[in-house]
This record gives sequence, C-alpha cells and structure tokens, in this order.
Amino acid sequence: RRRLPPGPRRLPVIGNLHNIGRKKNNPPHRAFAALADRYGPLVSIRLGGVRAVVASSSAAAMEVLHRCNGELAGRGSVDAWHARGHHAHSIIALPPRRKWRAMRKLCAEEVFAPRRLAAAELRAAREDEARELARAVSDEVAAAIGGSLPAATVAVACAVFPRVAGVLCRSVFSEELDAATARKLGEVVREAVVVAGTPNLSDFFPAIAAADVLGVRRRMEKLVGWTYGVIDRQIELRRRRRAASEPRKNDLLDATLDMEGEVQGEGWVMNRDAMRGMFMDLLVAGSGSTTSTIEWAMAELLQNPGCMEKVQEELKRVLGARTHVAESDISHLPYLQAVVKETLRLHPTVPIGLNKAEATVEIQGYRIPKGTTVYVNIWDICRRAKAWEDDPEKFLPERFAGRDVGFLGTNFELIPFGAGRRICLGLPLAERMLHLMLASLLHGFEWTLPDGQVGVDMGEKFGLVLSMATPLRAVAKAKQI
Ligand code: HEM
Repeated sequence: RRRLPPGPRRLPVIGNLHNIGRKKNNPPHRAFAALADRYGPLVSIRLGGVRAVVASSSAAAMEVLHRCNGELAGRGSVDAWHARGHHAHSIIALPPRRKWRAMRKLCAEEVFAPRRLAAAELRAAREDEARELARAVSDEVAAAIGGSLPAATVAVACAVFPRVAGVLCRSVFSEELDAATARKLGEVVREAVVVAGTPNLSDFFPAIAAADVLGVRRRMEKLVGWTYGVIDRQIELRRRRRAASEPRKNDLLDATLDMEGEVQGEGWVMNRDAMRGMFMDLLVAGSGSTTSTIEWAMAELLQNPGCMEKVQEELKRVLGARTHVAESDISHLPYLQAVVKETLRLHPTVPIGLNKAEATVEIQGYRIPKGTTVYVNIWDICRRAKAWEDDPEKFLPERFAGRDVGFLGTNFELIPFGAGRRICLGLPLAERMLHLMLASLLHGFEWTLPDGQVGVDMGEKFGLVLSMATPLRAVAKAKQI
C-alpha cells in the first residue's frame, strides 16, 4: 500500500514544530536525529503549514541524492533569502532550472574547474593566504613575547576568516579585501548564517510570511545590503579598469561583465542583481563553512593530543626544513587528510540538506508527494552510518586508514558536501583551502589550551553553518622547524 513514512503525532496548527522548537541544546539536526531513533530513517513531519520528510540514513540519502535526485533537487523555501530579492539570483535558492544551471556552469568553469584551480596565479594566491595566516599568528606570538608573555592566545576563527575570504575574493575578483572590510565581512557572515538558518515562523506559515513576525527578513536585509555594497565596489572598480583598457583578468567577474545585458534564456538577464546574487552566495557559503571546519578541526586536535602529535610529526617529516606548506604537499599527508575527513564527519558545517520534491516519488516503499520538503540530516548520517559503528562519536582519524571513503558525494555515509545535482559547488576549492590552512596552523606552532582551561566547549551554534557556540581560543607558541 502506498503511504507516507511514519512520524510523530501532530498538534493542531503547529503540527510538529514543538518537536524541533528553538530549544537550547536541541537544535534541528539533533531533534531530527531523535525522531529518527524513534521512527526510522524516513520520518514524516508537518512544520506549521509545510509537509516535510527527514532522511537520516545513508541508504535514504542515496535515494534522495542519487536515485530520485532528478525529482528531489528542488530547494525548500527560506524566507530570509528573500531579503532584497536575493533568492531570485541565488544559486543556493534557485529551483534547478536553466538560470540555476547556467550560473552553476559559469562558476564551475571560471572558478572551480580543475584547469582554473591549477592556474599558477590562483594556486599562488591560495598558498599566499595560507602563509599570511601563519604570519598573522606569528605576529600575535611576537607581540605577546614583546609584552613578556611566553605565547599568544589566538582566536582561531578570527585569524582564519580573513584568509579564507582572501582566497575567495582573489579567486572571484582577482582582488583582496582591505583588512577592515574582511573583518566586517566576518561579522556579517557569522550573523547571516545564524539569522538565515534559525527556524523562522515565516518558513512554516508562508501565508503570513509578508508580516515577517520575527523580523528575520528585516535583519537579513541589512546584512545582504552591506555585502552587496562590497560586491558593487568590486564591479565598479573593474568597470573603470576595463574602460581604461587595462589588461583583462579573465576571472569570473570579467566573464559576467562580458555577458552583461544579454538575455540568457528563460528570460533572465545577466545584470547587476544576478552578479550580486551569485557573488554573495560564493562569499557567504564559502567563507563561513570553511572557517568553521578549520576551527572544529583545531578544537578536536587540542582535545586529542595523540592526533595532534601525529599530524604535526607527519608535517615535519614531509616538509623537512621548509616553513611553508605548498598544495603539492597535501597528497603526501594522508594523516592530515584523515583529520579533515574526520572533522567533516563529526562536524559537517552544513548540517541539514534542504531539498524539495518537484514530483511525487517513492522511496523505500513510502510515497513522497510533490511539494514535500525533504531534509537530509547530513549531521546524523555522518555519525549514524553503519560504516562508523566503531565508536562513531569519537574523533578517530585512524578510522580512514586504508579505507577508500571520500566526501565527493559517492560514499553516502560521508556527505558533508551533499551529493547529486546540488552537491556543494565550491567543494574543490574548499578541499584545497581546508588542508592548506590547517596545515599552516599546525606546522608552524605548538598549540595548547589556555592555562587552567580543561577541555573545549564543543557546544554548537545552529545556523546555515554549524559553528562553535564558544569561539575557540588556543595558545600558540612558535615551533622550531
Ligand atoms: C567546508 C566547507 C564547505 C562545506 C562543508 C560545504 C557544504 C555544502 C553543502 C552540504 C551544500 C548543500 C548541498 C545540497 O543542497 O545537497 C553546499 C552547497 C553550496 N556550496 Fe558549499 N560547502 C563548503 C564550502 C563551500 C565553498 C568554499 C563554496 C564557494 C566558494 C561553496 C559554495 C556552495 C554553493 C554555491 C552551494 C549551493 C549549490 C546549489 O544549490 O546548487 N561551498 N555546500
């Protein structure tokens, strides 16, 4: 008999909103995991006026992101993305039709294609930003020693964010941001991912979305407006340079300006709004998730001194007397790669995938009607999958030794970047930045917890990006290489 997946009892009007609420210590990915414990890998819920299904096993994820992906690659609606009409030009928010395809293709060709990533100037930019990260920490250590302290206490995400933003801006605009703008962008991104990711009444009761009861859209408008301002300045700068016949940069910005004003099919035009939408997605989606992953990795290593020692020994062995890490080193650093995989497994910074059924499909014998929001609980799958039954909650990079399990979207027990048609667009760049920046932090310094601190607060701050609730501060001491 065709039927919906099982699920908890619904209350009038709110449905199951009380099951995912805004309760502290019970963010949606954990609340969904609790429902999966009780009802199985496919759970039916109703969130206000929205019918939804949560997929929480690698087998269910494979159905959603592979077998039925043609029908399930739609995007659930997030009202915050409507701020300043951003959703109409956002790769993240657009339905999987021609405009979304064209924008993805353009970014893939101009930024993320192997040929572009291998270009000498872009590789140099990434290595340069990783060196800058080490230099910024060194400066803090030197200042502490100058002030007669033996080492510096570093706010890890604050040190990493400007360098990640630097890579993104250099990859997209061939420009760096000045220090003040990079710092402010860090604050804006941190706020935007929480504002846009927190459960919002407007998402569950679309009929009253225009009232913006919780003020989410209004808050988002300010953040989007500020980021558009940064993007507009880059566009204007390039326009002036092109008008002055300066040499082309042949980057994504040049490619979009070449297309400006042209009708691209389905009636959409490459104009300033389309550029703003596309560039903002790359800056915001790329910077927050990458920075938080590096911060989680450092937090895990600080609490697992054996792993810290092992990864630093590997770096020392492979790099020898060299002080800086090159991208070509990464393939010789299998333990570092395992540390990154294990971090992404335990702390996938995009914890929940947000799909929408564009047609009715059948999954594991259940019927998923057209229009259903299909959540993929990436966080739960990465901890629950049978493949991790050997203490899945433990940080254990060794579990990857001799195992051909990657995060490229083919092993459904490890899908921190999603899979299928909407797999993370920035994956190839994220992968490079994660290894390079983490290696730079680990190779140059001894890291410990601040004096008197026992353990790290691993509490999570839920949003579009799952970050550390208490930003990590760690003590860096220059290392003899
Ligand atoms: C550790 C870093 C990152 C993680 C864990 C991550 C994870 C994800 C995930 C899970 C998705 C959703 C996939 C789905 O809907 O099924 C996604 C989408 C996306 N990511 Fe990433 N991401 C990271 C870095 C980046 C970077 C560096 C960029 C760009 C510079 C980027 C750009 C995007 C975009 C544009 C999308 C939307 C794709 C679409 O809807 O078609 N991400 N990412």
